[in-house]
Amino acid sequence: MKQKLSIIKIGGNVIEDPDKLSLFLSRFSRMEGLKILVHGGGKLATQLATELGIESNMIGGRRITDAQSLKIITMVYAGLTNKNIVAELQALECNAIGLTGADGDTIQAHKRPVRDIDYGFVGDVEGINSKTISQLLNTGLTPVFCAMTHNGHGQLLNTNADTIASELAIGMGIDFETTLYYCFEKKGVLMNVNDDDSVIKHIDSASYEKLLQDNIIADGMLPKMENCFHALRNNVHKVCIGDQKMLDPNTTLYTTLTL
Ligand SMILES: Nc1ncnc2c1ncn2[C@@H]1O[C@H](COP(=O)(O)OP(=O)(O)O)[C@@H](O)[C@H]1O
Ligand SMILES: CC(=O)N[C@@H](CCC(=O)OP(=O)(O)O)C(=O)O
Repeated sequence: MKQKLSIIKIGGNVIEDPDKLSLFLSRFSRMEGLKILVHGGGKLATQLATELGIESNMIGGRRITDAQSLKIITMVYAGLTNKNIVAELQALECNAIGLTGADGDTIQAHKRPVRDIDYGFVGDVEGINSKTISQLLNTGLTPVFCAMTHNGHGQLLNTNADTIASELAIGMGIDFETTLYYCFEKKGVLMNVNDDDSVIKHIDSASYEKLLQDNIIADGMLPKMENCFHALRNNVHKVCIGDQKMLDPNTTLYTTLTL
């Protein structure tokens, strides 16, 4: 039987708020078993870019990443955000190691080809180095990935954190039974985005189509759900969306997805 591995992606609104982040990290550190954390930090990058007089341009939830933006996101994602998270986890006695996809060649990607839009230095994931990541896990380390990959030719690439999480869950799924958790500020996928208590407890492919038709799913939830179903179609054992309480063993109010 395969060993269990949890991959948890933490959303931007949790990272932004130091109290929420601390609460999340203490929950994460208490989680039993092997685990990997993935974080973005898009909001903080946009904020810093504005302060530096650099405009941020997003299309379909993806950042158009020119050379200037790449410098900022490298400093924010791989630097400030990643290292603060790792330091807080160390204080919680979780032996975390912060990584971009370039570290240990853990996540290879290629620059997204230019079709209608040139996204700049944005990477589409090609492969996960499951052997190296397994070695880290087996030595008792907890990998903390930021939203950056590399192309193997010296170029760092900005890669959406939801996508990194689903690709990690898929890639690690060869050797482990992987569960993917998308942890954000709401209790789950909501029937009414303004009503926090309207959590849809279970979504399958058929009900997903209906939710799309009825415009219940919008904005950042659209690519998140695409990542969920992509993961389920590629042998990820379980996918859940909810707030940080979802990581507590006794919580049942969150969204579970199946094919
Ligand atoms: N049906 C829905 N249920 C929950 N959130 C939704 C829904 N439709 C749209 N959203 C929006 O999607 C956002 C989550 O996407 P995003 O901001 O990309 O997540 P993250 O915080 O993980 O980066 C929510 O903050 C919410 O505004
Ligand atoms: C290519 C691309 O758009 N990358 C994202 C990576 C950060 C991210 O995914 O952050 P959240 O999860 O907090 O949204 C960006 O730069 O905004």
